[in-house]
Amino acid sequence: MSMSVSVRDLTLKYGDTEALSKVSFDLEPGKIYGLLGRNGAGKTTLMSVIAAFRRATEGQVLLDGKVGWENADLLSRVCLIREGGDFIDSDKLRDVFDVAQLRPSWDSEYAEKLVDKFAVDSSKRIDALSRGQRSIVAGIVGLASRADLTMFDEVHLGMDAPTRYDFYQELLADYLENPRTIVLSTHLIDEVAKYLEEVLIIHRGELLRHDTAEKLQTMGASLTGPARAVDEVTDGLEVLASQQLGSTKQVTVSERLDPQRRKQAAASGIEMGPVGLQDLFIHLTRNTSRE
Ligand SMILES: Nc1ncnc2c1ncn2[C@@H]1O[C@H](COP(=O)(O)OP(=O)(O)OP(=O)(O)O)[C@@H](O)[C@H]1O
Repeated sequence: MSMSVSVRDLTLKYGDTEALSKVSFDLEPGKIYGLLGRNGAGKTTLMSVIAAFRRATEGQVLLDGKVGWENADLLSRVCLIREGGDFIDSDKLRDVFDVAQLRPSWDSEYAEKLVDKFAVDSSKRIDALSRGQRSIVAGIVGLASRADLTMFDEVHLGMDAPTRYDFYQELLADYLENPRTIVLSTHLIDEVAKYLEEVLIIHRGELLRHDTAEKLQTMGASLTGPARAVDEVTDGLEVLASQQLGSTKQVTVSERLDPQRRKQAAASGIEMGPVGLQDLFIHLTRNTSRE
């Protein structure tokens, strides 16, 4: 099973800080979503409100059409894994699993399989694990919870590159066998882009974009060539970034070129290329960090 999420005009204030401002979107059940945003954009806050760790200041979150706040049955189907896993330092793996198995969908057999696969030392206390090992335990709890809505908030932190690769492969394989709604928040955009079906970009507490990963990956264009010709071809388009070296100009625009502009660009000796999700994200959110 999986779960739908409807976020409506969600505002969350920490005192005077408005971390989320009237955010609205819908997540369909059974998809993998990427939640992107710069430091302080509001990602953790958003997931915390969806999981009812925090109460919205205004607006609402509906899980399968119902208010999640104080609805224990509904919330038992939601799993938010935050950085470091929110574990008790003195606990060992068994204690962590004892708590995790309170969730009805918990799969102990699968959890044990993952412990073997990721070679977790179950004899150690949580505070004796390295940062990466702790993240692996958090990842295992998230996967084996098999919650209808599973959200990973930068679960990769501290994991080395091969472990991250194995983790995302495992996530994908298990998701295909046990479809559920998954939200991945990460700064390693290029690394996870191929696993995402849809992407939400949060910027300064507001929803900047929500689109399919495919559309975002292919929506922009990068043009490099003689400055005048580049200016002519990109006239009227939204320019995300521009730099010039001598008479050569490189411009990034936010949409794909139509066939006529492509033809004109090719005839003018302009090189064209895709922008890619990470570069698009950088351009869309550049120079406007929250702090
Ligand atoms: N407990 C808190 N008290 C006060 N302000 C907070 C608190 N938690 C977060 N904030 C503020 O809310 C805003 C959003 O923070 P949040 O942690 O949601 O961002 P984020 O997108 O997860 O950032 P990062 O990528 O750096 O983890 C920031 O301005 C942050 O300083």
